[in-house]
Amino acid sequence: MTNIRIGLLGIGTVGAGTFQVLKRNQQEISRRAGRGIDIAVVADLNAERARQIVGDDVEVVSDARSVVARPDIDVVIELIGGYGIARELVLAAIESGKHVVTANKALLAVHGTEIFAAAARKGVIVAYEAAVAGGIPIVKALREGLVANRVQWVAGIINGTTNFILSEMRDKGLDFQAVLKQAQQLGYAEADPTFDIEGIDAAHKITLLSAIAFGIPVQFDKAYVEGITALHRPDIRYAEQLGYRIKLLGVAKRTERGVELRVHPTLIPAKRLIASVEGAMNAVVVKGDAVGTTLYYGQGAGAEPTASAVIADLVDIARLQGADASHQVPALAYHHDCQPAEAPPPVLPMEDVVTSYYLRARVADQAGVLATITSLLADAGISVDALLQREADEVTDFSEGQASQPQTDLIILTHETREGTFNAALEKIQQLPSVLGSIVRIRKEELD
Ligand SMILES: NC(=O)c1ccc[n+]([C@@H]2O[C@H](COP(=O)([O-])OP(=O)(O)OC[C@H]3O[C@@H](n4cnc5c(N)ncnc54)[C@H](O)[C@@H]3O)[C@@H](O)[C@H]2O)c1
Ligand SMILES: N[C@@H](CCO)C(=O)O
Ligand code: NA
Repeated sequence: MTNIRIGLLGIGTVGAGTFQVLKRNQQEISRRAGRGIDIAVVADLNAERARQIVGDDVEVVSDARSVVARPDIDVVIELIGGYGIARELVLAAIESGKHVVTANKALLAVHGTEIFAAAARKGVIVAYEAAVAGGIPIVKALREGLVANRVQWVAGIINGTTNFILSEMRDKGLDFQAVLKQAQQLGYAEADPTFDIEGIDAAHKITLLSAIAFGIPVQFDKAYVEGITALHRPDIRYAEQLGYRIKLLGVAKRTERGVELRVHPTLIPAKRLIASVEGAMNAVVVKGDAVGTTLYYGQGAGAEPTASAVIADLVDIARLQGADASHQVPALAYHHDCQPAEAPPPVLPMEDVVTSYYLRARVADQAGVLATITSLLADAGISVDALLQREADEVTDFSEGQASQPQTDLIILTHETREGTFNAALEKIQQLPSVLGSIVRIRKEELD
């Protein structure tokens, strides 16, 4: 069989990793693919740096547009990132009948409907294993290994940068900005790191997983997104004292009313395996009705772990190239021409999400405060699961005068309730004169 010819667009962190792993493991990869895989041309705005990485045997150009239309290229690997030129290049490659491999979750979470429809029309593959949880083969697991299941929920630590920040802050007491800088130097962070710390990157990934798991369209605009920038150290400590770890979690859950799609800091029981996932590592838990709970763990970011997924997609394509498109695994796991009997379930607004909560209120240390707060919760039908009272040790955002009175931290874990109901109760508690400063609220998932 002839070698498959690749156009590699963007040779930064992931592109360089892909080039190096392909070179290092060339023979083995070719034997598995059943044919040779040649990087025929590399396009990067920084052609000089690209040349240093690939040497003299590979053609280097600076104009990526010149690659996507070339008839001698079979597959385009898009590793530039972003929504702009990346979208244009991917659509142009599809239009000229080329298969595409991309690690670009932002692009697919926002423009996936358009891109996957264009690929289906042309009978080409758009493969994106590297886009979700880097080297962990979670797309393959969900689309193929778990195909028999009605998936109940998917929950994951799917942003390496934020997990790295939370781990370093907790273990070494390091400052947020210093750890973020380290994550950027290690090549984990997005070009715009607010995508990481504000939860946007994790939301891109859980959006893709929700589409694969539940057969719903890719709907990033419906995802609830909350990052880690408002997390305080005392809450990380109190959570530990209650037997929980705080992680930035992406959650996609099937309910009778619709699909929950959300990213936020979350208390997870410390006894769950996923609670021990530290540093830039990722983990995804999938619960299926037949298989039960399954866990996937590995490096979710970085040059070679991500390259591992890019090359796995390449090999899939090399094995399938020339075959009838009906042999392809559908991009989002469900065949385009097999419509469901009912319309796909809606993504629920956040106030209709049902979960449990951690709340911390800094209160005046006086009789009756706890009883007032718990009775406001009880009035709303919210039952308390656990309580903790701790001497306040870090004065935060109180008005003058409040800081001088005796105060204490009240920490309450609730049982499950509707978010809208919880918000209304929280508003009433916040207005109590004995509550000093803003109440902290963090969602909690048992993941059982
Ligand atoms: N870094 C990771 O750990 C990781 C993991 C999974 C997915 N991703 C995704 O992979 C993609 C690439 O990420 P990265 O970390 O390698 O980024 P990077 O910034 O290191 O690399 C991007 C490369 O693209 C080049 N480039 C930019 N604009 C270009 C253009 N118009 N034409 C040609 N080249 C251009 C840049 O010069 C650079 O070399 C992104 O979509 C990212 O979200 C990254
Ligand atoms: N910025 C991403 C890269 C991997 O998708 C992360 O930190 O997880
Ligand atoms: Na992956």
